[in-house]
Amino acid sequence: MKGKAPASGKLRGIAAMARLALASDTPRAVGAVVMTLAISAHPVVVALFIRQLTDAVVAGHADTAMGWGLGLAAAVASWLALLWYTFGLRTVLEEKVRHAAEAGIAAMSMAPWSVAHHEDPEIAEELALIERDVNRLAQVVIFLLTLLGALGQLLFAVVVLADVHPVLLLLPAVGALPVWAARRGDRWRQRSLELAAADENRARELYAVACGAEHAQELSVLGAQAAVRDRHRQLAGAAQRERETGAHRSFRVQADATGLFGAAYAAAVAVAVLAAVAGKAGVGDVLLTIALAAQVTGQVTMATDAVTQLVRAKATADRYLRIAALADGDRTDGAEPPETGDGLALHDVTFRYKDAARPALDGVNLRVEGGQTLAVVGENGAGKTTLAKLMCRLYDPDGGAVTWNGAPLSTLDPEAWRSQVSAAYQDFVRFEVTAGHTVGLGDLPRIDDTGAARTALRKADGERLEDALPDGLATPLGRSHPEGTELSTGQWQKLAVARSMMRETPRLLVLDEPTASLDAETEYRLFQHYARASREVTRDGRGIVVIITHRLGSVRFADRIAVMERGTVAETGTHDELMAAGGRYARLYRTQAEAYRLDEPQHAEPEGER
Ligand SMILES: Nc1ncnc2c1ncn2[C@@H]1O[C@H](COP(=O)(O)OP(=O)(O)OP(=O)(O)O)[C@@H](O)[C@H]1O
Repeated sequence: MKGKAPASGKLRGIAAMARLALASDTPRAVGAVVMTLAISAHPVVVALFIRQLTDAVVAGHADTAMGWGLGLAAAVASWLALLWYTFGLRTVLEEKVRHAAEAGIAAMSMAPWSVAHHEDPEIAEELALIERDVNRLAQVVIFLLTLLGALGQLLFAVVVLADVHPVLLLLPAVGALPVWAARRGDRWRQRSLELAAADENRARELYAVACGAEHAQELSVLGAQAAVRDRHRQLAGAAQRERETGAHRSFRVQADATGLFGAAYAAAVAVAVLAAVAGKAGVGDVLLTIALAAQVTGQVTMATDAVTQLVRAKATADRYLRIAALADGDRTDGAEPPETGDGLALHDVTFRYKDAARPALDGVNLRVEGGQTLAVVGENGAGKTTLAKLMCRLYDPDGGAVTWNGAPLSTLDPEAWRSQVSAAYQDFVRFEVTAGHTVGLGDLPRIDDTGAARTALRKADGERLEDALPDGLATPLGRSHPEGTELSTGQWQKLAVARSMMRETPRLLVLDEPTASLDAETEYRLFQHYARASREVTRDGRGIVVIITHRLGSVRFADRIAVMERGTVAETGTHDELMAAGGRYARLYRTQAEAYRLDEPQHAEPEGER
């Protein structure tokens, strides 16, 4: 992800959620819309039945009245059933949208071809917020359906009322008054609470001082009780008056607005009665007006509540769209990695982490031919891991290029490139699945291949680990499983290394400080395995192995050694060349030799290994 995308259009986020609902379950989404509209017609249908029933009773048509009565009962019964069906439908739909949104967020989070977005505070915050508010995304669909239902009810009611008398069309406008007043009143009340908060807090503190036994002695010596009491009374009174003012204003505006709606309601009924008296409407119309007009303000409330909720959810929906746009922006259809060429090369590569004071890599030039093993050594913070991450294309360089057989990594199909890379990083992940799957994840198509996992474990010097697990490779690992077995850091690291050994012939195998948590004996054996693994990967003259380590004695077998210093490559060569040059490598090697006795046989290159 390259940076923050522009804010989306007004309703694009909401529309995207509606599309997500349609895509995640089209029949249910369409069904929910149809049923919501059917339910919204219900109050009008009931009112119409009541009108017909009343008119039939007034006209003395008992049979017709009976028919309308039965129709009314059927309408109510079907409405109740429909309500439950719709409720069930909405619940399932909401659940599906939540899953689709979660899957979308996870995919967006992983989609970019670099991991830089996780280190961009703005994008990381967007991702964190959207993960937290994912429920709100699913609720957008429910709010939309609620709004549709409320507007449908309102529309049906107004059309029928207008048929009684056109002036009744004004009723929704008056019905909106109590809704407006409730919101306005709420704002005033909130405002008064905020204004009163400072006085109230101070009054509370003084109350604690006045009542606290620990203060009593000092207050009486100072003779300050009366002053504290008066000040408390003053502040509490001021806060109380502020709250009262807000509450009064709030109640008054709501009472006025509700009174106005009451008057409008009475006027609407009077209009219907007058029309009936004038013979332009029936008694049924009067009852219909009484039933429908009273509901108008409730429908307006429902609609405005749904709009309020949608406005709140809009921020999350917009965020979802922004992240999706960023992930899409990074998607590239690249070429397949070339099979032959000059291997892996860095051309004047510069890279700086976001907001870092200095570049982690500064003009790095390096080339490793197919079939070679490169060891990268250097002090902490020299840029070794960063170099490895750029080789795997977890980041793109800010300047220069990383090429594979002549093609810049940025032009390759990222998935095709990643499928040819295996890596074990310092900051390895503890995948809490079964031990077999933890290893098998290194080559997804063979995740269930226990034989392959066992071979990979052997390459990582981990055969004994399998025996130590209660169910061998089938043992669930970690605390997230009720029956999970917890491992030591070193054991987890062995599994991570084994994971990197799952692919049999990766084009690039990166082993970054893979022994940090291992004991000395295991480390020694592991490096022997690395020597073997290196030969397997590089045997056909195409694969490349990059080993990053602080243990210089362990990588003497490497074809090339690069010594990094403050983001640059200070020296390169074979062990012998670098020792002969007597530079930084030679000094480091000698220092370590003294500390670790590197030249002793057990740390030398394994017999007959090369
Ligand atoms: N994610 C990051 N965000 C910002 N700066 C980083 C990040 N990772 C590394 N750096 C900085 O980049 C520089 C190079 O770090 P890098 O991890 O590549 O060094 P290293 O040689 O692998 O060190 P070590 O031997 O300690 O693992 C350091 O100054 C480090 O502080």
